[in-house]
Amino acid sequence: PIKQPTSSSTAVTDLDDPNHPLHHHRRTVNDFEYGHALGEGSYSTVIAAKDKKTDKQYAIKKLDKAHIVKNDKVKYVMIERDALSRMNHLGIVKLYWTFRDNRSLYYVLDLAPNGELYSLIRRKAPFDMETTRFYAAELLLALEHIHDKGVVHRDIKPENILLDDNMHIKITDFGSAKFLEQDNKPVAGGTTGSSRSFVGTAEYVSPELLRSEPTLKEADWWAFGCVVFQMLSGKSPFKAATDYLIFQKIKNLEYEFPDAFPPVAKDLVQRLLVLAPEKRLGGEALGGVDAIKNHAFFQGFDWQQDIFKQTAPELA
Ligand SMILES: NC(=O)c1nn(CC2CCNCC2)c2c1CCc1cnc(N=C3C=CCC=C3)nc1-2
Repeated sequence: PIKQPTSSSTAVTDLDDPNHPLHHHRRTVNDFEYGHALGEGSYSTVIAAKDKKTDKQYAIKKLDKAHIVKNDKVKYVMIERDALSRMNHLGIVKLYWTFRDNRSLYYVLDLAPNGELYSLIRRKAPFDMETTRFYAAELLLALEHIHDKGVVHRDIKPENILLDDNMHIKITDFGSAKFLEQDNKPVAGGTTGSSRSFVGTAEYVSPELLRSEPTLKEADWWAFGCVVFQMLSGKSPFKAATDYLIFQKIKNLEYEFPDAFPPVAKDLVQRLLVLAPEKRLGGEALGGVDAIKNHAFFQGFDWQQDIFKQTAPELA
C-alpha cells in the first residue's frame, strides 16, 4: 500500500520515499534492463531497454561524450536535446528522462516497435490513397507541431518516420534540427549546414540546402512532398547512383510521375516539389500548413478528429 503522508509537515520528507505518489523518481543507468541495438549513429547507439520498476519498454539513445567533444558535435547534441524537450505530440518520439555516467549521455525515448515507414513502403508500396492520406496527414500534423515549437527538423525521410505498436507514426532523430526566430527566420549564428554529412540518404535534401541558402520550414515541406510521392510510387522522386547525381536531379527538378499516379496526389506533389521555397505549398507566403490541409488531396478529411486516436489502415 502506498504510504499516505500523515500530515502536511511530513509530506515534503515523504517525497524522498519512492512509494510516495508524488515521488518523480529520477532514472539512472541501473534502472533499466538493456536489450538489442536498434540503430547506430556516428556518435550514438540506440538500444531497446525495459524500465525495471514499471516493465515499460523504451528506446535509450546512448551518446559517447568523448567522441562528441573530439568531433566538435556538442552544439548538435544540445540542439537535439533542446528540440526533443520542446516536443509534446503523439506523432513525435517523446524524451522522458536524460542522465549521464562518466563516459556517456543517455536519452530515454519512446520505443517505436514497428520500425521505419521506409521498411513499410519497401514491403507494401504503392499504398492506396486512403493509407497514403492517413500517413500524409499524421506527418503533416507532426511537422505542424515541430514548426509551432520554432524548430525545423531538416532530415525528414521514411527512415526517420517510425511506427508505434498501433502503426501510428513517431518522428525521430532531431540531430539535424535548427531553431527559428518567431518569424521563421534562422536564429542568428545558427548552423547553415547540419550535423548530417550526408552519410544517410541525400534523396530528401531541399534545393535551398544545396544552394547554401537558409533552410526554414519550407525545407521540411519539400521532404513531405518526397515522402507522399514515395508512398504512392514505391520510390523516392530523385534517385541516382551517386549523391552528386541526386543533387543534380534535385537542383534541376528532374523527376517524373509513374503513369498510374493519382491526379489529385500529382497536383499536391507538384505544388510541394517547387525549387523556390517562397513558392512552395506550406510556405508562409502561401498561407502555411493550412494551404496543404485545404488541398483537394485531403478532400473531406476531418482535421478536428485526432487521427492519432483512430485505427491505422490495414495494409493489404
Ligand atoms: N537516432 C535516433 O534518435 C533513433 N534512432 N533509432 C533507431 C532507428 C531510427 C531510424 N533509422 C534506423 C535506426 C531510434 C531513435 C529514437 C528512438 C527510437 C525508438 N524506436 C525505434 N525503433 C526501431 C524499431 C525497429 C527498427 C529500428 C528502430 N528506434 C528509435
